[in-house]
Amino acid sequence: QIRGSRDDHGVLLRSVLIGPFSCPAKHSKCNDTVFPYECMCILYFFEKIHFLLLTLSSTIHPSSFREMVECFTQIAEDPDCRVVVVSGAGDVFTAGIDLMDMASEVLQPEGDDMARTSWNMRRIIAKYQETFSVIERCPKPVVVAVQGACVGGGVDLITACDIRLCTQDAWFQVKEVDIGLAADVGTLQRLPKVIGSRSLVNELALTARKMYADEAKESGLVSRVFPDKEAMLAGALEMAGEIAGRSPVAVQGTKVNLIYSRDHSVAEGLNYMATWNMSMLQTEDVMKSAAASMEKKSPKTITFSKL
Ligand SMILES: CCC/C=C/C=C/C(=O)SCCNC(=O)CCNC(=O)[C@H](O)C(C)(C)COP(=O)(O)OP(=O)(O)OC[C@H]1O[C@@H](n2cnc3c(N)ncnc32)[C@H](O)[C@@H]1OP(=O)(O)O
Repeated sequence: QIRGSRDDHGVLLRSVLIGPFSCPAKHSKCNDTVFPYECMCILYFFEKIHFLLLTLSSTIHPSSFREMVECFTQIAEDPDCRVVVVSGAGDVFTAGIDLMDMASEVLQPEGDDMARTSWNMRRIIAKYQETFSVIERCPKPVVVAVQGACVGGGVDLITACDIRLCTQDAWFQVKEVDIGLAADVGTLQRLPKVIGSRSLVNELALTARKMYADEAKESGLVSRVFPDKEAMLAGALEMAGEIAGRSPVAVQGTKVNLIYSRDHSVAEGLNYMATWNMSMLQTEDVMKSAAASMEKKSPKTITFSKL
């Protein structure tokens, strides 16, 4: 159980971990015994479509950092999972790093002298960076659904996801300058690739001002805004179903190549794509999908082999 829930809905802000995470969202099919994480629960949908709903606690703990890596490493290798939806458990998506934990783990690296202390600090930061890089490296698309506040580490998290949705009451804050540090686990590297305006990125990161849902949509941070959390989750799960119903060879190849292209020149991207598809085009999924298209059937009617 987790102590410190703020209200009946299980909003978890000042949290103390004393055991496995009991999902505050209370999904009817919750199966948190499969992955006994402390900071997230997992709900599998095993029907025609294969995707996974991850529900996170509302602050980011040292265990969240470790568990995200474990969880996404498993997801990447799990042929039953084709898409992931990440959501928050309470009224806020996340309040960012747990400031109580931060004081102990992050700000007090061990070491006999400055070199060793710095070395250890670097390792801690690199470990924390891995938490969100592992989402980006996972070949399965990740849809993230944000309600209420998305603060600090939350922005690091969502910029590593592939599709961002939010509710009308959502707001986003690159909060790190307010707590005396330059954001160091992904926001400064990924947000400029997500939002077209460099000036807006600079403004958000340097002033820590809140950006609300309408501006997030206008700037390209999110692609859709929903009236409330319920509608957003329904939209996210429907979208996950659309993706999961398509060829996993096509879907995962698309994610991997989109990310590669983002970080390389057009010529390099095309070269990588040709090498990728010289093997991936040799899949039965192409013939199956093309035949369904000729017959005006949805790709969702096809049974694709696991990948
Ligand atoms: C190498 C390190 C890499 C990682 C870096 C990450 C950096 C960051 O994430 S920076 C951002 C840190 N987070 C914050 O500064 C959060 C600030 N909190 C808020 O803005 C608000 O609490 C929030 C908008 C999330 C919710 O507001 P609301 O009015 O609904 O609730 P509050 O009354 O403010 O809070 C309720 C209790 O929760 C405690 N709390 C809030 N945030 C945190 C947090 N991040 N860590 C620990 N505790 C938190 C807050 O103090 C209240 O506690 P209590 O007074 O005991 O009720």
